Amino acid sequence: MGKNRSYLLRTYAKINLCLDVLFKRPDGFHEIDSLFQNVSLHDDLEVRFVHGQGRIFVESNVKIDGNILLKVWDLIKPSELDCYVRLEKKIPMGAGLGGGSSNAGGFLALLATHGLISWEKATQIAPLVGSDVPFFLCGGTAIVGGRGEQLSHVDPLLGYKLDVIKPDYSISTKEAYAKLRPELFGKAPLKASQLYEAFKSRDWQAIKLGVYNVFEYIVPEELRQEIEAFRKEYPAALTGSGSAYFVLRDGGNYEFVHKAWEVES
Ligand SMILES: C[C@](O)(CO)[C@H](O)COP(=O)(O)OP(=O)(O)OC[C@H]1O[C@@H](n2ccc(N)nc2=O)[C@H](O)[C@@H]1O
Ligand SMILES: Nc1ncnc2c1ncn2[C@@H]1O[C@H](COP(=O)(O)OP(=O)(O)OP(=O)(O)O)[C@@H](O)[C@H]1O
Repeated sequence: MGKNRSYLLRTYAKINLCLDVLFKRPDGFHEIDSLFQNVSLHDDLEVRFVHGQGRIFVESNVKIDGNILLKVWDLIKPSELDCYVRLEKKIPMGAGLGGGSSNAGGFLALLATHGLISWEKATQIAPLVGSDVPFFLCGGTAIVGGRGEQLSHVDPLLGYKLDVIKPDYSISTKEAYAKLRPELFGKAPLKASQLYEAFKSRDWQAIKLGVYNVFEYIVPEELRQEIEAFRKEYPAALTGSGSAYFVLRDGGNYEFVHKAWEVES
């Protein structure tokens, strides 16, 4: 890692093309079966490293208490460098789009790519920061299990466009999981691997059947009906634990992308 180096880091949002919860684990987390997909909605970070004493300074265009980047830095603590970050948030927060997880994963990948930490260390740290963070170390398209740390990266799905709609309230992921009742577990029409094959073969009927999110059973009824209305014509579902949802259709404002981050130095 060069001592005084500046980087432009772009980190992409994710959607869950399907998200099923299979059971509650002994550790209190839930076993998921999900197809993760990065999309072109993104945040931009200017990251500068200077000779220093292990401090990090983050400024952002939106107020964020307890920025996840501080959590990442605390797990690394390089004694001879200071880090300055200017964060331009465009991914709606608390929306199920993985905005914070994406910033964290991209930041870890930048640190590994530029020699401050090993990739092995980045892979060890990611799940400690958040369940979605391991996906964002590489990103693109992945079949995800476990808490979110069991990743099967697959050939990227490209050529799909979507709209992302963010109702004006956010949902706590913790509270959403706590509301899930066991009778809702394992009800997805297709497994994530089957839905992936449907996207690969552009089987629109199977895609419409398999695009699913268990959290739609516990969000406010008006939001569920809003999504159902789109689902009459397009594949549509909540992403993450919400409150954002996506509608897959030509002419959408965003598109699938094959990576979670990119860096210009
Ligand atoms: C809903 C998803 O976004 C789907 O991609 C993820 O499962 C959640 O990922 P995340 O926001 O990074 O979640 P974390 O910040 O790690 O966890 C927040 C809280 O959600 C619950 N949680 C999270 C992930 C998981 N597989 N099971 C859980 O029960 C736990 O109570 C946890 O304390
Ligand atoms: N860099 C960051 N970007 C966005 N949120 C952050 C960041 N750092 C900390 N947070 C906090 O994390 C919370 C969740 O943010 P995030 O955007 O990751 O939610 P999300 O889109 O629901 O993610 P996920 O899909 O992983 O649940 C935010 O409400 C915010 O308070």
